[in-house]
Amino acid sequence: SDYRQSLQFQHLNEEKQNIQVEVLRGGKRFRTSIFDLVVGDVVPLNIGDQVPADGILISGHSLAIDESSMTGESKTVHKDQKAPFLMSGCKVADGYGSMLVTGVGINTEWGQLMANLSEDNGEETPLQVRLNGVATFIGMVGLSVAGVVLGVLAIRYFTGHTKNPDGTVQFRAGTTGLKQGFMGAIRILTIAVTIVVVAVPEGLPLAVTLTLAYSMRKMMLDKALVRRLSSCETMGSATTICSDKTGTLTLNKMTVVEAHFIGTRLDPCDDVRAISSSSAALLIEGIAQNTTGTVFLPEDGGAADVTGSPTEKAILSWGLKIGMDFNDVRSKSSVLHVFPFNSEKKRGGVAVQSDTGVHIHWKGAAELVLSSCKSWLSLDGSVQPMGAQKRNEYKKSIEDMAKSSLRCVAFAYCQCDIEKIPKEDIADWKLPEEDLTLLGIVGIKDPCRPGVRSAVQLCKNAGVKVRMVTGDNIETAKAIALECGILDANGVISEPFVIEGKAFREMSEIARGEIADKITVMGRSSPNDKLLLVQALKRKGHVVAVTGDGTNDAPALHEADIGLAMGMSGTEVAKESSDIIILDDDFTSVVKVVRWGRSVYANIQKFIQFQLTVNVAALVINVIAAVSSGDVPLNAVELLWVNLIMDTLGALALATEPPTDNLMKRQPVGRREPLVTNIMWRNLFVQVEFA
Ligand SMILES: Nc1ncnc2c1ncn2[C@@H]1O[C@H](COP(=O)(O)OP(=O)(O)OP(=O)(O)O)[C@@H](O)[C@H]1O
Ligand SMILES: [Ca+2]
Repeated sequence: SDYRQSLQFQHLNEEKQNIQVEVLRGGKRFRTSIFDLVVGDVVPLNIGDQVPADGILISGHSLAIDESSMTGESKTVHKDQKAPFLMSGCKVADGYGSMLVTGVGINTEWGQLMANLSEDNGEETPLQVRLNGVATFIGMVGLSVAGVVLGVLAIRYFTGHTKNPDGTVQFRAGTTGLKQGFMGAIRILTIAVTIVVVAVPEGLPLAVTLTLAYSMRKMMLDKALVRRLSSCETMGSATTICSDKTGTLTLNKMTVVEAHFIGTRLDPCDDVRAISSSSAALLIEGIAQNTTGTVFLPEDGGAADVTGSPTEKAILSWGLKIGMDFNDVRSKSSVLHVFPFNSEKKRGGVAVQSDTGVHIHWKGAAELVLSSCKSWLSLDGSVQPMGAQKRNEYKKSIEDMAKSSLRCVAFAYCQCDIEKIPKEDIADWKLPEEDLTLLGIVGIKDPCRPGVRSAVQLCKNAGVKVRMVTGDNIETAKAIALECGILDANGVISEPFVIEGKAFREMSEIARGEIADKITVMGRSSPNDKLLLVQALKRKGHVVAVTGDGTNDAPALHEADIGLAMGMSGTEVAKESSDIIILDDDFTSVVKVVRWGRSVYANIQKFIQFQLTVNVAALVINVIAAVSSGDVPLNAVELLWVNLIMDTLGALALATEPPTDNLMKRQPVGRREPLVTNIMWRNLFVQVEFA
């Protein structure tokens, strides 16, 4: 079974490394496994990706690579035309770009490194460590009991207190021959050994390994890939799950459904006839240039192929609907500098130069971009100052969209004097981000996953609290939380139950600890806020599970007791920081993992109880028999047989017991409950009496 297990591990490892990437090969764009990359492929790189092969950077902006896996140095390295070499296995920390593959497989730096290394999977889980403790303890007890029995028997034998069946005394000092005496001593020793054999629970480690391996395989069928074996059992004692919103609770399939532009609401959202052509051109320039996605038009006609993050895809598709010609727009102006979108600032910007001068385009979280706007573009194409009334109007429309669970993204721009642009060191140029002119706001719909509501309910029944921690607008978060049952419409939906990341961040550590328990929804959180919440919850004694997909979730995933990353939408960085990968990205699968975790824990407890009962009973019987009659009912070999059959078959039977629905009606075990509970000890002794 060890062999099969290691085969399984290998299989899982392959699965783990089998990353899908997008490639451009022979003028065609498609997705493929990183094992199928060949030299000459062009691969786009985005924040959070893993560099899939060795290669050279062809184009890119603000690209920073974390080469710690290769060089061991944790500083990120900037890549540009001067330093274009990329090494396989490193992570993209910031920016974006595309690379030309120059080496794959064993011919990469990483491949050579791996060829010299072999992975070690022989880690022991905390449960195994604890069990080893239990097993050693029982072994010691058995050994000392055996020692006592040995002593008692030996004294009785050598002092002539034992008799043969015919009534003659077995040992008489001086008369009994040396050989006979020796045989007698051997017999006594055998009895002692038998007792030790009975006492040691040989099946325990086997049972645990079996249970974990079996559950791991079964969890695979339930779309959960276990990266760290111990997380199976930890998940069983989870008391709270902090989930991100986008992609886990929602489908991550986004479409623009509302648009407010140039002071009016477009109805339908892609009808731009009312907008002057110069304003529309400005907007389209922003959409086409300020993006990490691409629009790919197949040569043989057909539908345009849009790539990028779901948000980018939604915006680009909408751009196409309002008449954007992606390649044409991009060829009309050149990009001077980029500030890539990140989850900390929640906006991304770009400086472009064209015949009409230099424009800085910004796009990001609506209310944040709005607050740095001083003016707005009106219907006739003139720039109007943003009065209090207009600002409130925009605020209101953001709020309305957010309340109907839409994600809001605002577009703004400003002109920039060409003299103000640094000629040298353009890479260090900080794009102007205040005094912007608002172009408009789009509302993006991302529907709730079907089945999430019942999965959340299942967690509630199981005593596991689900919290939502998202980078999105607080109103959007609230609306989605209500939709999937995380928030109760009749309950309290105000602070501190619903809180903004900023408010939480600014509290003292003690205050954070006090309200952490209450927080159900946290909106506009930065990656660090997620981390702070997990830390606060852990300090409160919670066993915290975190789900996430983005690079912004990585710190929290790492800090959590169990980190669950999303397999499809998740970035490599998130997966690397996780313990379990949810292959189908569905929250329902997360709940299944909880169920499996509990079943592992319960099965092991059952097995311990069974094993201890058998051992204690056998021990007591043997000791009594040995001391009273000088012999044991079963000899060592017979006992070993009984032990073997009971232990292995028992282990097998209990280890493979499937989870029951009852498991999800109990309260979680949490951190402090002992493995062998008092009830178990009670059961144990009552059962021993009957044996
Ligand atoms: N590509 C983008 N360009 C500009 N703004 C964006 C982009 N993607 C998201 N946003 C804005 O940033 C906000 C979300 O930021 P963030 O990446 O921190 O959250 P998320 O990971 O998408 O959400 P969650 O934490 O729920 O998974 C969105 O509300 C949106 O307004
Ligand atoms: Ca996310």
